[in-house]
Amino acid sequence: MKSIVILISGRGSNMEAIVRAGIPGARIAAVISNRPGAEGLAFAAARDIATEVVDHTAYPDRERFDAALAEAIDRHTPDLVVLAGFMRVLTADFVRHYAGRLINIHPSLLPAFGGLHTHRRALEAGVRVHGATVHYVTPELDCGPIVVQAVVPVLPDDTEAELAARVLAEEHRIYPQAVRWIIAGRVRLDGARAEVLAAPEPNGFVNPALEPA
Ligand SMILES: Nc1nc2c(c(=O)[nH]1)N[C@@H](CN(C=O)c1ccc(C(=O)N[C@@H](CCC(=O)O)C(=O)O)cc1)CN2
Ligand SMILES: NCC(=O)N[C@@H]1O[C@H](COP(=O)([O-])[O-])[C@@H](O)[C@H]1O
Repeated sequence: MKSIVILISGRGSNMEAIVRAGIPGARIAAVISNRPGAEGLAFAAARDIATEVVDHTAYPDRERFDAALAEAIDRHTPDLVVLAGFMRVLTADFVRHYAGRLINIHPSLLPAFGGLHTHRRALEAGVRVHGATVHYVTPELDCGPIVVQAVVPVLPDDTEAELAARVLAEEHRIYPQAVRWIIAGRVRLDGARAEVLAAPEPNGFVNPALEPA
């Protein structure tokens, strides 16, 4: 049984989607937040998932926060660390420690709109499509190998909240799917690219891009 640790900073709706979906062959060993008030902690605790807070404001710098965070994570010997609405930029040392087993979901079609406030920036830019990206985490922000993306239309009168909700619904669909593919060993990292391998059916080839969620 593989072990997954999920990091959150707030409501944790992506963590909730992963927990509710279930990941065959894995257990959610812990949900850890950098913010004591993260609402997602209550959801996890109610499902008897171990929860912990490593409060970034309690540390003098990023390096010591990241070291404490890694210590908390490693107590659960994770096969995969999942950033789910986790809002801290991680140090290179931390990222290297989890190389190949640290993923994130970003609310844009990377490489477009890396960083924060993606929906507002998409509206300001007048893009006609927007979406979400699941990617491996690298020291450089929001630049890691892409596992899967989802596209949504930007409608003429969209507010930031309406667009965010449309993207979030797709996040809740693709993140559990991406975690399942990774835990099933169907994602191969090849330099700057991630390839989702077909899981052959008894009677032939399955194209993961077409596979239903
Ligand atoms: N080294 C990396 N760290 C993180 C990555 C990454 O790809 N490489 N992904 C991010 C997630 N993320 C966007 O998807 C993101 C999160 C946070 C920030 C940011 O500027 N955070 C501020 C604090 C903001 C706050 O507390 O509200 C900060 O850390 O100073 C940018 C992008 C996770 N980390
Ligand atoms: N840069 C990271 C980032 O912006 N993550 C975004 O935070 C929102 C809340 O997630 P949550 O409901 O899972 O907490 C989600 O849209 C997620 O993509």
